[in-house]
Amino acid sequence: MSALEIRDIRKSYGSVETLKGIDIALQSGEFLVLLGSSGCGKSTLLNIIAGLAEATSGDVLVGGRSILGVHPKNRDIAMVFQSYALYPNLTVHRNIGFGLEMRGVPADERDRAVHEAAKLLQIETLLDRKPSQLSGGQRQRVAIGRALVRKPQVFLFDEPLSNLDAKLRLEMRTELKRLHQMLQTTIVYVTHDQIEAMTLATRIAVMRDGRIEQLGTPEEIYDQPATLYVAGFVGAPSMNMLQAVFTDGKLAIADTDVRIPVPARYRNSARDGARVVVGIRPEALRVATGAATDLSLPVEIEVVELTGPELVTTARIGPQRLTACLPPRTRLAKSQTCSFAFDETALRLFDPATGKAFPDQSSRV
Ligand SMILES: Nc1ncnc2c1ncn2[C@@H]1O[C@H](COP(=O)(O)OP(=O)(O)OP(=O)(O)O)[C@@H](O)[C@H]1O
Repeated sequence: MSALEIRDIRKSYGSVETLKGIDIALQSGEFLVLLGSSGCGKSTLLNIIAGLAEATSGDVLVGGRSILGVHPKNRDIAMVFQSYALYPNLTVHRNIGFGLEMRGVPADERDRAVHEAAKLLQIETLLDRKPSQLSGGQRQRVAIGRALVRKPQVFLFDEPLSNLDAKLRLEMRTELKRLHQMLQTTIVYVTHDQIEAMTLATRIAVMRDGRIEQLGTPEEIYDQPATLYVAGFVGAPSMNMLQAVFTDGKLAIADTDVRIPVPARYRNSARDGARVVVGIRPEALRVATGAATDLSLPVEIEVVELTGPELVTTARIGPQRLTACLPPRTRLAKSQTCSFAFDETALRLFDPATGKAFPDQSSRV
């Protein structure tokens, strides 16, 4: 039985359909990240699970039981908001224990639960302070503590790190991962930050315009993007996408004389004359040393940027651009010509007409 099941959830505001049929089933202990750009419906879906918004149709089940008719307080779900939503005039101790206090949990039991959560979150020394005497990261820990003490079946997080500065965000990300590994709770987490999604999730649902574009493990989403949208959204710098045409069993890169072989696993998709988008991740490119081969692309270097761990290099192939993430000591200068080599397995082919990845036949061979 799924810990959380979302069945064909739809939501309309007036005549506008914001969620267009969402289906997800989560096993206990999964960390699902809802990833997508602003306005795609992530928060709406989270709010429906929490009971803060009503679905137009569909169902949500926790532990096999429908919860849509259940009051938010009784759903056995705890939500952590971006804004923390702490009570300013209560101490950290009372903020964390507030939900238990409201449910009439005796003071000594409450106290034990609060200390246990505070210890996990390393905020035991802050229990007598008020929220105004805390940093952003500490406030976020209190908000998480308040959710933890309720020991819910499902945790919901709505962009919990977006108010923190970059360094703290990284720290809290690691902290959340540690907590999840330790407690093995079921989590649904909303973000538009793809690094957060890649590092935290056991599965990612990439959302677009009220639909799930792809649902998969971080590795699947990164290595086998189902659509051009997912390929472009996940990864920074994003996947290179070269316009090309299937020509005599080759990929003819548009507006150049360059032809590269169609990888064997895509041969069944190659219809002579059809347009194709060739996807290749920047880190899959390297500067070719010997003579050019049919697994390399002749380029002219345009911009070279040293980020520290890598040299991010933008180059031109005909009128199109390619980005390569190269080792930092690579010697390259503007206007230099060279070849970027790659392995055949690094190529991903997409149909520009549908935006979908061509089927990869390697698994059927
Ligand atoms: N109460 C409402 N009335 C009308 N439209 C709404 C309401 N709430 C949300 N919407 C619309 O529904 C769409 C999805 O909103 P939602 O907040 O779920 O997106 P999101 O993916 O969480 O975006 P963000 O990352 O900006 O929070 C948006 O177009 C939004 O304008």
